[in-house]
Amino acid sequence: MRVKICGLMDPAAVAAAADAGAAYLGFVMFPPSPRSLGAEAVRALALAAPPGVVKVALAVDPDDALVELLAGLPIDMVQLHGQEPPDRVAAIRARTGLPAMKAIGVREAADLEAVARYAPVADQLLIDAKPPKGATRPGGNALAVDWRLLAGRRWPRPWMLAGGLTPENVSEAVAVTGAAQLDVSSGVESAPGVKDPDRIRAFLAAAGRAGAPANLRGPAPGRDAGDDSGHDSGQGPRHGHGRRG
Ligand SMILES: O=C(O)c1ccccc1N[C@@H]1O[C@H](COP(=O)(O)O)[C@@H](O)[C@H]1O
Repeated sequence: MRVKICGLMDPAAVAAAADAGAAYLGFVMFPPSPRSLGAEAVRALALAAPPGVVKVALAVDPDDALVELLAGLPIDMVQLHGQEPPDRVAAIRARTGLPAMKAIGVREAADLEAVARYAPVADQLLIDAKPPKGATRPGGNALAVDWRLLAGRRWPRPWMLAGGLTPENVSEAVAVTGAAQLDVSSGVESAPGVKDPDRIRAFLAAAGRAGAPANLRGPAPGRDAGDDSGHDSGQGPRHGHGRRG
């Protein structure tokens, strides 16, 4: 099981996520979000992250100026969480030299038709809930996808389940969807933008148990389950700052 902790805003949260076994660390670059960071803050946090963890910058319909900034950051992947059409995803991927993870908002089965459109241009797909009406951001809304829509699907690219995941529901989410990669933001916070180290550890532990083969799973929660931390196709960090050669 590989987990991305997104919306990290300070070194303590980065350390908590990395120490608990996160495979990916996410930094939001979208000013309307309470989790948004500027390029220099992303640079500092990415450089503070331990080696071996994939550093992801999240942007929403980035303009060319932001794409230039992304290209100069010490990150390993870009997450595109807006309405970027496939040719724009391809252009951003080419300009930055970084793997691209394209978010696809899903409310109903027909929304999954986008998977076929983005698979040729994206290195990974991220399945998130569509935002509620009037939302100020397209993600990070603590809203879950109808997991049953994802059950039993074959995926043309590595994919990540996002949207409304928490330490409490992650086990069911994995059981229903079969996800091997998970992305969480709101569910490990005490307030928007404020990561809670205990919830980060609880999420990683629960995700690790959910992803383990049944005969290796620990005791069921509520019996004697501690909170021990469980612990790449564009998944692993590249040498240096993660550029494609
Ligand atoms: O986190 C944000 O503020 C955000 C802003 C704009 C686009 C995406 C954002 N977050 C991503 O949304 C999903 C789900 O988050 P949550 O766990 O439901 O809060 C996840 O991929 C975040 O990376």
